[in-house]
Amino acid sequence: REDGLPPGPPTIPLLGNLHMFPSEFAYHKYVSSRRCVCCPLKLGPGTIIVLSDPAAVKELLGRRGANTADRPSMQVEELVTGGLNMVLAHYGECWRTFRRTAHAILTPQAVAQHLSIQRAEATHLLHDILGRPESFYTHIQRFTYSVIVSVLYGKRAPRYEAPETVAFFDYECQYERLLEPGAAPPVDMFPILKLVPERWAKWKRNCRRIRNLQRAVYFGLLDETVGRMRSGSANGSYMEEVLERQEEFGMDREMIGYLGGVLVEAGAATTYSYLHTLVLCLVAYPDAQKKAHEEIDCVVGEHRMPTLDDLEQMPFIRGLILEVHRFRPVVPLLVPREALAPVEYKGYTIPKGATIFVNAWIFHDPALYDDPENFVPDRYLMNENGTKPGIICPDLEPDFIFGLGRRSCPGIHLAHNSININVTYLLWAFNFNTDIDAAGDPIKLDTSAYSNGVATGPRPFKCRITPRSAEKAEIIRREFLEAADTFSKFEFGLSAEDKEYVAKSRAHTG
Ligand code: HEM
Repeated sequence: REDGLPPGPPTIPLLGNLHMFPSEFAYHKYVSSRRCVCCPLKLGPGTIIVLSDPAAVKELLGRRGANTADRPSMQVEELVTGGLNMVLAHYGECWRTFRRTAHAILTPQAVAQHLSIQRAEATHLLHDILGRPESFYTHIQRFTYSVIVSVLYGKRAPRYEAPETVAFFDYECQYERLLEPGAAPPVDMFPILKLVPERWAKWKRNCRRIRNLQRAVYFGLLDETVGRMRSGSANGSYMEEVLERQEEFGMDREMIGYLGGVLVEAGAATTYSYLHTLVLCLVAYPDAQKKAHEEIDCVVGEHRMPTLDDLEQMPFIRGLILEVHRFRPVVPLLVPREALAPVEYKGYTIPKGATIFVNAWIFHDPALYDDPENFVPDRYLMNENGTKPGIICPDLEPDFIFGLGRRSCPGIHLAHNSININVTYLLWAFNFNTDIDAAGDPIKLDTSAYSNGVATGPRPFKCRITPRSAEKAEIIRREFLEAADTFSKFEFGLSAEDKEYVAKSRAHTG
């Protein structure tokens, strides 16, 4: 271990602490190291720092962010995207170009223009759940994908089963698995492993396969947009603007394809994982659901759907939104950083090249939160950060889970809007209950059954979702028909099956 680091766990030759680093859910383990400011580990020849102290995170990623804005090299990622994934790209000119260009659609002002799409798609989600509640899991996925492809490519996804939507979720699922710890040998720690020829390295063949699937989706969407522009039917989508101004932005076709595709991935997967967790918590914690229902009934009532302004008067539901983030953060170790230069902090020196993880599982630290393993939205009514009485932790802001500094999440405003709209719509519309098995017994949910990637979400689960009243069901049908006006701009180039599906769902509802 390098000089200047605080003491860490004892190492063994060659492997360092690799033998003791959990291959699953590493964030659970390091929550207890909060008081250690930064916990250093040796993984092979590399140094890993796990930050579990909010003040250290704010200082090192925020104020001193210029030296912690890189991402570690990931061979798997390199083989799949050629280094063109903005989320994982090294801190350099290419990343800057991506970030600058993405900024244009993700500012609070730009995001306000996408609200009508988000509302219409959230209404579609309610309608989908009304029709086939047992498929809520994929309905939610369709929602997040459709919002982001509408914004970026001006083309929506009216049903999950459409071949291009299925193609997206199919490769995305395989790609996530490929990035899970243990899916490939530790090539980044032991670079000699990179030399193993592809015919003996299954992981390399997987990278190539997923690269091809991913490129088919990314460039399929892009080519369709180009075709639409050429035929004079541009509809003002963001990618059209990027294509028109590509010289000014400094982007070539390859970069444009990856910019759009990566934004679709980053935007869809995180938001649907959050919404899946929301449903899981509502089912698993009926008392919290009951309080939320009482509040929304009081503010919104029976005869109209909620608006974003209603949230101002719903402190419990605002707390519930934060509690979902705290209880099961979507990106529990954020996205790893790499130190670009030695960084001094409180007498220690984090060496250049060290990988830095931020442990968002500090939201489960019993020193900070009462009863952290339970879902308790009320904690935010007593204190805006939800911490226990007497604990003031100004560095632990609720948006902590979106990262900090130069690499913080640029999609935060879009995400907040999707989350706020859906939480209020879903609570207003439905009751969420445990499902019953063949013997008539309630199926108990496991609130810890989560996937194990950079971003995590609940594994598919069953529950029973029913409309809260016949009047609400009727309002949903009516609003769904009215949303057709908003959708019409984005319903181009649909396959014959999609067109038929859209026509049927509207005729049936009407
Ligand atoms: C619940 C929703 C979301 C959560 C919890 C989330 C969380 C995060 C986190 C933790 C990071 C890494 C931050 C860091 O290193 O400091 C990140 C990066 C990123 N997110 Fe999000 N995100 C969400 C939604 C979105 C959406 C909707 C989009 C796009 C439309 C998006 C696009 C990105 C991109 C492009 C990056 C990489 C930024 C960079 O490296 O420069 N995210 N996100």
